[in-house]
Parts: sequence; structure tokens; C-alpha cells
Amino acid sequence: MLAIEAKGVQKYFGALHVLRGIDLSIRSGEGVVLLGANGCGKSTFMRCLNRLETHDRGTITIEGQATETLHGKGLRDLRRHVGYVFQQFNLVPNISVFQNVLFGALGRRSWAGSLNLLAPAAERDRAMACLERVGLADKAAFRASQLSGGQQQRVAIARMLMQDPAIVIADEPIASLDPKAGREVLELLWEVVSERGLTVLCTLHQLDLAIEFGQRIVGMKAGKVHLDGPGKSFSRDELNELYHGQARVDALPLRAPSLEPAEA
Ligand SMILES: Nc1ncnc2c1ncn2[C@@H]1O[C@H](COP(=O)(O)OP(=O)(O)OP(=O)(O)O)[C@@H](O)[C@H]1O
Repeated sequence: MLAIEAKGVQKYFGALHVLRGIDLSIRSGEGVVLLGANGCGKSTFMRCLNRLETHDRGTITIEGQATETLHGKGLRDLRRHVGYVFQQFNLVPNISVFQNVLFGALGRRSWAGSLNLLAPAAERDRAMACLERVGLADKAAFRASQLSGGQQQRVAIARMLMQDPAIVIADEPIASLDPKAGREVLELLWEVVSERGLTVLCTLHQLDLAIEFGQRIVGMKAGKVHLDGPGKSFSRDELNELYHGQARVDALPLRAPSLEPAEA
């Protein structure tokens, strides 16, 4: 079964043609590393997957559900199925690590309910189990801001597990971490997604780690998929090529959307 299917996806920001016809199918349970230079459109594509951005042309299907027509509950359900891990962790700094993990249940309960100290016992147990899984149960009562960057990203992974998504989008999850902490976080992320059979799409800027962890590497260049295959099938030189020449979308001439031929 396909977890993610993008067909001819195009996106403009004004006259900037950011996504230039992305075709990409990712099977359930695949671990995909997305590579590409700054400004080539990776984040925009990933944000289109759960409609944080709306694409202008083409179709995106998540777990068999076309996203274009979703609204209200359908959109909330889509977002619950897609968990995010961000470069900057996105934790609430001045509340406890435990409460941050409980936030992962937001898609299932009301905002106030997730803050409630009287969250159902089963949910609190689950939050603690998620913290145990990332090795931070002993830090549950700490404020998030008291933790190191690596620990904060582990809490973000626990929060993502609490959400219980089918698909995990990780947008440069180790970019703020030192090499050792970054590798540890990536190992943890890959372990938890594989033990739960989740699909992961993860951007990285470290080619060695991409080759090592990417069961599959998708490389983008200037708003298009430029290469796609098993991580170990690419040489560093082939991957390096993604960062040379016209790699950014804003390095190309601007074209107003109305000048683009419509999709067939
Ligand atoms: N909301 C927005 N409004 C206007 N332009 C945007 C917006 N978001 C992104 N862009 C532009 O779209 C282009 C692609 O940005 P995007 O963030 O998708 O690239 P990226 O490949 O994720 O880069 P990075 O590796 O730096 O995160 C850039 O030129 C960026 O300035």
C-alpha cells in the first residue's frame, strides 16, 4: 500500500514556481531521506503533504485519501495521521517535558483537555511509556528548556509517538545538534519508526548519514525530483551534484502561474 503518492504537484509563491511537477510514491513502512540544496523546495513539498501549504496543481494522496478536497474533520484526521519532527524541536519551553508529550494527543482531544492535569490515566500512562521509549522518563518533571538539544529532540520524538501517526515527516531533525547527538537522535528516530512500521520522510544535509540511513534517497533540485533510489546505490559525487548548478528554485527565472500550461 502507498502511504504517500504525489502526482504532478506544482506550487507557486506568487511568481516563484517552487514545486515544478513532483511525482513521488512512497510505500507504507519505507524510510526515505529527502536531499537537496537550501531553497530547492523540500520543506514546501513536505508542508503540502498535510496541507500546511496548499499545492496549486497535481494530486497528493495520503494513505489512500486524496488531500485536495479535505476540510474540517477530514483535514484534522489527515493531520493526525502525519506526525512532524522539526529542526527546532517546537517544544513549549516553560512547561514540563511530560506535558509536552501529552500535547501529542492534541489531535484526539481538545486543547484544554491536553493541558488538563486530569488527562485520562491511560493517556498519562501512554505519555510516560513514550518518554520511556526515548530514554527520558527520569526527566518527565523537568521544564523542556532545562534539557539539552539532543534531549529536547528526543522529547519531540516522544510527542510524535504520542500522536500515533502512520507517517512521520522529519524536517532536518538533527540540523541543530552536534554530530554525536545528531546521530543518536537519527538512530532513535529510525528505530521507533521501524518498530512501529511507520513511514518516514526525513530531510538531512549530511550525505554520509543519508547513505547510511536512507533505505531510499530522493534528491530534489530546483523544485523537481532529480534522483531516486536505494541510499547505498549512490556515490557521494552523485549526491553532491544535487547542490551544484541551478539547485535553488529562486535561482531560476520567475514565471507567473498564468503563463504555465495547465496540466492535462
Ligand atoms: N511562505 C512562503 N512565501 C514565499 N516564499 C516562500 C515561502 N516558503 C518558502 N518560500 C520560498 O520557496 C523556496 C523554497 O523554500 P523551501 O523552504 O521549500 O526550501 P528547502 O529546500 O526546504 O530549503 P532549506 O533546506 O533551506 O529548508 C525558497 O526560495 C523560499 O524562499
